[in-house]
Amino acid sequence: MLEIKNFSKTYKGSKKAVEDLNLKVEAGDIFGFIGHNGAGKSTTIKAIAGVLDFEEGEIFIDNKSIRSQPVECKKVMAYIPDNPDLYEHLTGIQYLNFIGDIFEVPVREREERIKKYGDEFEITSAFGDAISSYSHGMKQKIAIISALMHEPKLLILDEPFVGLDPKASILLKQTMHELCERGSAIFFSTHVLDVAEKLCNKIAIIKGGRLVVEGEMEKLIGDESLESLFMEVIDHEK
Ligand SMILES: Nc1ncnc2c1ncn2[C@@H]1O[C@H](COP(=O)(O)OP(=O)(O)OP(=O)(O)O)[C@@H](O)[C@H]1O
Repeated sequence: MLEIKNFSKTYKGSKKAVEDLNLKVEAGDIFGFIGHNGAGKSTTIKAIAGVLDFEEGEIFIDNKSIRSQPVECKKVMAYIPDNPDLYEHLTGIQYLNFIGDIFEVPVREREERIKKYGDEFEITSAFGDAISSYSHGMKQKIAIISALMHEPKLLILDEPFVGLDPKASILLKQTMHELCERGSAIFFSTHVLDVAEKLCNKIAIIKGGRLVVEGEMEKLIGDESLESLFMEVIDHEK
């Protein structure tokens, strides 16, 4: 569903932010992308989402290149940045319908999903209010619902649990599981190792722009915890 081949990114006037990164995310995977501050997670995620240009390597989504077929790729994926930038002057429901129009989601499906997720995330009662009046967490919930409107084959999330209240976090995890059970794939970055350990079947650890560990969670951690694996990797790589 997602294949990254020899991806590197250098920002103008800086050293390489990501170097020669390779990884694959299959349908049904919940793939956690872990690393310290400045490791290169957001850079990679933005390149996958098609919002950051890059010169080296290739990124394929559903076997299509994000560089040469960005529209085809964007039709089948959704991206939730760490700080969603929504159209603040719209109400929640106007925004969701706008996204539904862009992705050409049939009205019945759209209404069903808006009702289901709006009720689950307890934001239906605020749908009529302008997004500018929402709290950070409420904006995140609208961003999550908008990402689920077209049932993406690939969902990309950057630090999705930051700012969500405990109930919304639990719901998001359930929703991620449900989406994967229906055959989608999820790739997300996080600093919260406990969440990644419970939620992900696969992980990758990135350090200083280079992938240092990648694979199936069970095989990688064995009887240990993800936290101890992470500390081992970080210490070893010093
Ligand atoms: N727009 C930019 N211009 C120049 N350098 C950048 C830019 N964005 C990121 N970088 C640099 O690229 C490297 C990787 O940053 P990135 O934001 O991808 O890390 P991250 O793993 O997402 O970090 P965090 O966990 O803090 O969000 C860092 O050295 C950062 O300073």
